[in-house]
Amino acid sequence: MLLPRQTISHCKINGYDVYPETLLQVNVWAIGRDSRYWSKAEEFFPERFIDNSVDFKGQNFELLPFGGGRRICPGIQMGISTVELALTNLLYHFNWKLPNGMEGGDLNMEEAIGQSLTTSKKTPLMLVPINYSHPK
Ligand code: HEM
Repeated sequence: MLLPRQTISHCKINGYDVYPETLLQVNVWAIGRDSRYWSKAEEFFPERFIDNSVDFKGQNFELLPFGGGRRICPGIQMGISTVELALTNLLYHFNWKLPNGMEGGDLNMEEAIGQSLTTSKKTPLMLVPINYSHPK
């Protein structure tokens, strides 16, 4: 969910009358899994973003990880930098493999059900790091 919004005037959404000062919850989780906008909507399929012009900075409403409009996340740059820095360090210093002969297709990508600010995996991801020494 995004931060709640309150309407300032009367509007119609999908045929429903929404009156002024109504509190609205925008379910971005559901928008991000809407098969009208996403193929294989329920699948973990990050390749969908290759050569895709859909941006995540609030201009394309089918993908709103940081929200949008006046209440868009003010920490967006810090959030992106933090995630990219951690991920690039992990990929730069290690090769990674799955434990016990597992293949990528064996991973359970289901989400845990429950009230939480963030979505977490039902089955935690376990990986084996292999030290990678860059040639001097
Ligand atoms: C990957 C990291 C992050 C994600 C995915 C994220 C996501 C979000 C989302 C979805 C919202 C609601 C926006 C809306 O309703 O339109 C939000 C709001 C907010 N975020 Fe973030 N955020 C992240 C990192 C950060 C960081 C690093 C900070 C601060 C250092 C931050 C501070 C805030 C604040 C203060 C709000 C409330 C803004 C308001 O009340 O108008 N966020 N964030």
